[in-house]
Amino acid sequence: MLKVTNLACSRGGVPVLTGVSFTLAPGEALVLRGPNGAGKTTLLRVLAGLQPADAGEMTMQAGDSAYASHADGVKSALTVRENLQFWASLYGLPLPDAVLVDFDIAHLEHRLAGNLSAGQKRRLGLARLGVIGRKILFLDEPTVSLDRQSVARFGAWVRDRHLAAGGIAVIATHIDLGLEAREMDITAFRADPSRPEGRAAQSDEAFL
Ligand SMILES: Nc1ncnc2c1ncn2[C@@H]1O[C@H](COP(=O)(O)OP(=O)(O)OP(=O)(O)O)[C@@H](O)[C@H]1O
Repeated sequence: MLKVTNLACSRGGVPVLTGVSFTLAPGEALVLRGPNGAGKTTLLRVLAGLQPADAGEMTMQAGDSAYASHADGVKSALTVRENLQFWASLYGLPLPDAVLVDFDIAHLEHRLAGNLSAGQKRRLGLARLGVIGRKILFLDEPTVSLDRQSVARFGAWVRDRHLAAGGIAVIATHIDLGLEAREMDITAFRADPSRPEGRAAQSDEAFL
């Protein structure tokens, strides 16, 4: 369960969002929508605990979440398999071979990560999510650099592996991941209604 109540957050000292509330049960995903600068990354950073909220409450099981940003976070000097093995060891978990298949990197497993294409690197970065076994995922534009087939494959992983196993995901994205997810337009929660991105709200009206 992830419960967010009346959350307010700032970036660089400037209030960005206010009154953000939503609840996600196991197996549910929320897609954050909004134009550039609306505050999607800021909200994800607060949810992931990378910066404090200005106000409001969050309830989730401690230590059960993971945040993936635009950065791939792969280690260039290690092979694809060694990268995943590194993450598995860090979390004290076995490396499931299915992850290599799910993210279509099995044929690349012995390649140096530093020599991968941008999209291949991104698939490797995302594959970490399948290794670390965290129940709540905060994902910021996870499909950057991915081709259409890889986007569909990632959407299928979120749906069939993560959510189907009782996971939760909050995803900022401008594209369709093919998920049956709730969507929330965060312009409804702008802290400064005079900004062109939107106005402030305190209700569920942002859910599409
Ligand atoms: N380090 C920073 N210092 C000050 N302001 C920042 C900083 N990073 C972002 N901002 C501002 O905070 C606001 C929210 O930015 P944020 O990155 O959360 O938007 P976003 O919805 O994720 O945008 P995008 O779709 O472009 O990724 C914007 O007005 C942005 O210019």
